[in-house]
Amino acid sequence: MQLGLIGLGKMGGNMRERIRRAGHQVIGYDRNPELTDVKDLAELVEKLDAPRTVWVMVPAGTATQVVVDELKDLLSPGDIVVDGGNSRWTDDEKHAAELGIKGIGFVDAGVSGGVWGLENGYALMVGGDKENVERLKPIFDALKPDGPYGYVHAGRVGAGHFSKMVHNGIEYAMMQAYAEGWELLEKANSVDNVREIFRSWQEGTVIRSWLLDLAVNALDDDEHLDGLRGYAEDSGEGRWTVEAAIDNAVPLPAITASLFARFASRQDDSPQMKMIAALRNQFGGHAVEKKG
Ligand SMILES: O=C(O)[C@H](O)[C@@H](O)[C@H](O)[C@H](O)COP(=O)(O)O
Repeated sequence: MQLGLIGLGKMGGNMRERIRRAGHQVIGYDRNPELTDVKDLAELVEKLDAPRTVWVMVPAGTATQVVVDELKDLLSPGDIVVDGGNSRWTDDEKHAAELGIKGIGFVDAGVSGGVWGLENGYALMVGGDKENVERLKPIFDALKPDGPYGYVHAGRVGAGHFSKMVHNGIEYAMMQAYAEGWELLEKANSVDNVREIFRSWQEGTVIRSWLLDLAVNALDDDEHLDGLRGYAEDSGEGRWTVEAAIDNAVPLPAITASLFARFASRQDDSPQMKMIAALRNQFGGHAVEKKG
């Protein structure tokens, strides 16, 4: 099968390679001249045979919107656009409607696997009409892990990204739990070697997982993570998960706490803890630490 792929960064670049290895033809476009196969989107579309399939793998939000707008003008009825980025699921309905006016199909694909996906495969959570999804099956088969799992047609447009969003919410909470356990072990000074405790958990335990394996990798690189600052960004999926929880009145204490822990990581000195210190001092005369 033939595929146009837009965005050849850490994810898209490896996906191009994995799809090619499966014997498909991929024509890639990236703003970076060293990565791209064509000079612009017009040339990409021109090189593809109709009906075309174009997979968009650029950052969620404005960057994806710009590409969808351009594709709407360049593509023809019967073509399909796949959004494989980490888009907010509500954007999918909008993009499907915008492209649908011209008879262009839309499929959303939540893609998990990170930089390891080239070798391990990418887990795919897909949303869209059955016939559009069926047409893309050879590409999904090329990308997915080799085993029986790792691919699902989750439902209508938006269902793929909704599933991926919840996956990422779980990812936040799992990482937070490992991080908290690690900090407690390091601080309490009750075990000889924290890294070896983590390593021992990799087999046989209830909490073994790929994230745990990656935690051990990180500790092998830097046993006490001395070289890192305790600072974590977020790209939106955790926030949207919490928003969806509010919309559906579903309690998500663990995922919400793990999102808020990232916000706290960006503060050098917590304003709210200043207020708590001030109030304890006001009502109880408890000591405060002064600046300087
Ligand atoms: O499943 C995956 O492969 C990851 O979840 C991937 O999608 C990405 O690394 C996250 O989007 C990072 O998300 P944050 O920046 O919000 O941590």
